[in-house]
Amino acid sequence: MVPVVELNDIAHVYVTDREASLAVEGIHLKVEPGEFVSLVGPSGCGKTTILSVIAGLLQPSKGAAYVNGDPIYGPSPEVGYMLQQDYLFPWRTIMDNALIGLELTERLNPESRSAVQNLLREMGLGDSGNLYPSQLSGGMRQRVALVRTLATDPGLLLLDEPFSALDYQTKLQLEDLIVETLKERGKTAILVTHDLSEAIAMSDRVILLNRNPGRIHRLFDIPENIRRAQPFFARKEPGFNELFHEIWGEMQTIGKE
Ligand SMILES: Nc1ncnc2c1ncn2[C@@H]1O[C@H](COP(=O)(O)OP(=O)(O)OP(=O)(O)O)[C@@H](O)[C@H]1O
Repeated sequence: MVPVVELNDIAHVYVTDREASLAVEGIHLKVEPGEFVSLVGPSGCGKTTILSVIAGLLQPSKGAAYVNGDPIYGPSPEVGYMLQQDYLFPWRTIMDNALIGLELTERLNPESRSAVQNLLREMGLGDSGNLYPSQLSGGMRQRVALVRTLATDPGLLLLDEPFSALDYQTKLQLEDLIVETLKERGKTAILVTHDLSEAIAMSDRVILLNRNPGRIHRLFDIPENIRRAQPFFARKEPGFNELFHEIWGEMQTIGKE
């Protein structure tokens, strides 16, 4: 099976007027279809840099990067990107915000519009289509951002700290909703998060990066019982706390390096 993402020996140097700094180096990664993978590690270890390479927003200084077996040359409709901020347009209704990707890719038609209406309904936003973003809570807005991302039906979703601006309860609810929605549709996902418990609860695999420069420190396969549970209940599964402490312990050693 062709991996959805393949990174071969990726390195990236950011060059500014004053200096060149090596952000990541020697990154090898394969993400298989339907897999949910999280990237965790200390601030500055290169999580967003890696996502930007996969999103086609950043050309790496070294190495080869592929999505579905094709070299990445730029942003692709196969890849959806969801960020910490929802970036909804305040002057457009919820429905019109959700449709924007379809409009831009010239795929808006009665069928795709009706699919978006169904997605809004699934996300509990069926009655909100005519409202404006300012009339919605943060959690509702992030659900609209998820609908907007899914509307164009990308096979791969990149999730860059999508819950970090939300209150704890909303964040737990959205974790469950996102995992369920993506699994149902067979999507592949890469999540960047600072919340280790979230990473373990949502993922099939957690990738711990170290820094200066960012490299893959260790990969953790999440045990079956935790993977099968909804993220909220996964935290109560046998083995969850032990795994949390194991990864946490490794993170502390990285922090001291
Ligand atoms: N545009 C840029 N110009 C120069 N250096 C950059 C740029 N973007 C990132 N860096 C540097 O590259 C390294 C990796 O940054 P990156 O944002 O990918 O890390 P991160 O793990 O996502 O960080 P955080 O967890 O704080 O969001 C850091 O040292 C950062 O300062």
